[in-house]
Amino acid sequence: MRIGVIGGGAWGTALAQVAARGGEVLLWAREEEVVAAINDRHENSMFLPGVPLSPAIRATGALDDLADRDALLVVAPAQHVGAVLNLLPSKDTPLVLCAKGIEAGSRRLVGEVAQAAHPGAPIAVLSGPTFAHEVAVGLPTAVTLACADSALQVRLAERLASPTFRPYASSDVIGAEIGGAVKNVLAIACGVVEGAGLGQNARAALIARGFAEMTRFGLARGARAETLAGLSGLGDLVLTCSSTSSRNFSLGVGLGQGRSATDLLADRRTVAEGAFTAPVLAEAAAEAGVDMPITDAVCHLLQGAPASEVISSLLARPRRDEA
Ligand SMILES: NC(=O)c1ccc[n+]([C@@H]2O[C@H](COP(=O)([O-])OP(=O)(O)OC[C@H]3O[C@@H](n4cnc5c(N)ncnc54)[C@H](O)[C@@H]3O)[C@@H](O)[C@H]2O)c1
Ligand SMILES: O=P(O)(O)OC[C@H](O)CO
Repeated sequence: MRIGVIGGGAWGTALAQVAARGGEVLLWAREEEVVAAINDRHENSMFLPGVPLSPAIRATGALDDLADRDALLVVAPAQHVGAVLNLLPSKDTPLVLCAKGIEAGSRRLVGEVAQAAHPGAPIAVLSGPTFAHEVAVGLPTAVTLACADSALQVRLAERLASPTFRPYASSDVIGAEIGGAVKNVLAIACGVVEGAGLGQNARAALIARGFAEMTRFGLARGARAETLAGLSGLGDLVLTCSSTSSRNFSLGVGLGQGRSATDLLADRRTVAEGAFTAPVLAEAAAEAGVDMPITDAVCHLLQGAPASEVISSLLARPRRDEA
């Protein structure tokens, strides 16, 4: 299986490294400097500095070069997936979606965006607790690889698996997507807890109540509960709510310390998907009649409300049943 990767950020590069264990890989990057650095020095100094890359990875700046690929890992940020897929010449190549987010405006999951751009292409979702720098250096990692076509799921898993990269099979594409999109918003909230110095109890409470939010929203959108409780849901939620290696968590830390979202997001080269997903997730939840108070709180913080005020109103909500 000839693998192509769309997106030369940290995660696209790490996934190219994973795929290069099983054969040559072609990676499309938007930035000329990234293409040159990968081809000349086997390093992505812009987005994944300090990690020596496999010589089996070639980079290109031309999407047309991906025409001969048997499968494409789509790793552009969620807000740009539609635009990039619309520029791809081949429209029926299997797409493995690796971005985590919901498209602003349309409120579509990345899978729905991909299906609209390439109606004939089989779709899979790869998601889970996966910091790119750990995956790229070969630290043990497990992911959900979801696809409605079980034969394609097996082929993709065989091509990508290695002793340190372990895909688990699922047919719940929507569930795998929702876990990854929602956990980014909750990771911002957990960062706020850290930044405001609210303590470990509060963080554990936020993870548990955040998971309840993720589950309510996921079930309303047709996800399966066991997928949300798996690697792509709870697994990734725990990872990103525990470490400043998470861009979303770090953004939350800054908000909790009283800095403004505008300042924190200005001039950022890397993506904190939760900042884009939060408002559209809140809209989608309201439309579906799903209560998501932590998501709403993150939206208020991103709009500039003071952290102390937002935290107080979250804690002052009427008590309710846990279930
Ligand atoms: N970094 C990780 O550890 C990690 C792990 C799992 C999933 N993800 C997800 O992967 C996706 C990509 O994140 P990343 O960490 O690789 O990115 P990154 O933050 O390392 O780099 C930013 C990326 O955005 C791209 N970009 C910026 N503007 C663009 C535009 N207009 N059109 C197309 N692309 C544009 C850049 O070319 C670059 O590839 C996100 O959805 C993220 O949530 C990241
Ligand atoms: O750095 P973050 O917050 O985008 O998280 C990266 C991955 O999604 C972790 O699984």
